[in-house]
Amino acid sequence: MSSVLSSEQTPRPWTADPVLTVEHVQMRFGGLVAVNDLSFEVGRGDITALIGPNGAGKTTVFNCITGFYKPTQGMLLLKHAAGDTFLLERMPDFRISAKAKVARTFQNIRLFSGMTLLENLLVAQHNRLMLASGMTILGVLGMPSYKRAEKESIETAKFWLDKTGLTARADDPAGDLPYGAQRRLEIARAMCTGPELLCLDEPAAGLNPRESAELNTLLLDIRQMGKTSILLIEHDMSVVMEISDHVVVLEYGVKISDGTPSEVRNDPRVIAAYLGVDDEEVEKVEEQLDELTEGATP
Ligand SMILES: Nc1ncnc2c1ncn2[C@@H]1O[C@H](COP(=O)(O)OP(=O)(O)OP(=O)(O)O)[C@@H](O)[C@H]1O
Repeated sequence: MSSVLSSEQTPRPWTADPVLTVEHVQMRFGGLVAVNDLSFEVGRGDITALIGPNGAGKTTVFNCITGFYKPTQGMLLLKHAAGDTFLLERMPDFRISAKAKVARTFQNIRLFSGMTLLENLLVAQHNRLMLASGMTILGVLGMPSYKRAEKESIETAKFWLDKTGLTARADDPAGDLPYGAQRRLEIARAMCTGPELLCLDEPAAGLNPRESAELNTLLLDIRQMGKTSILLIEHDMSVVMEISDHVVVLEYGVKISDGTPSEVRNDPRVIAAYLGVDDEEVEKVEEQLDELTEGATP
């Protein structure tokens, strides 16, 4: 399954224990069907990439998963490792992040640019702190559970600052960071909420090759920790092909391919979609691919 697994390891299919099951999801905006009858699984612990040409419906899928949109039809089932299940299409967005533990980042960076890096990571843990306070000012002032939660929040923030290589900048305003570091901080902020599923919308957009490589290392690190599954939208194929276990391809709101990176890379439908050729030409692309493959055979 995985491009990052060695050939001796037996890959576990993403259908074996999915963290997210998307079933027959449709999202309509008036007369426009942005996503149509979409079904796929996100394997637990995997990095799953959702790719496709501009306007294919990728962000709409993310918005349905995170509760920003309610799908017109279909089911989005999230299952925690501990067994709790959540029907995301029935939940308001704040419960999807707080209870179902789905975190996301956006195409455009949304940090608190005037706050320090540490403050950004502490604000992300506000829910945990408020719960520990019993939602009262007295709790904030005196309850031992609040003090404990506050200490844990700082430890978590320090852990993610370290993982993202940002410890030295902890007290600087987030807006002063270079672009690639801001992207990593956004991921650190999402990770501070302890997500079961992390949805990343074009995390490599605007990154230079070095920053892109740092991002790959960070995402593989998160994968290695084994607690958070990642679903990412990405146009940068070097990121997608290098780190994904599983790739789902959309075109005009419809799934056209679903498989390992190498399966998807060689799928004529995907090539056609990216090259912008018509459906009739898919066969031609397929033939050309066959010829190429035969030519390459020793
Ligand atoms: N709120 C909305 N109202 C009306 N149409 C919308 C809305 N959101 C998205 N769409 C339309 O749905 C289609 C899919 O858009 P979406 O942003 O999901 O695509 P995408 O694959 O994420 O594209 P990109 O790679 O350019 O970000 C587009 O035709 C878009 O114009």
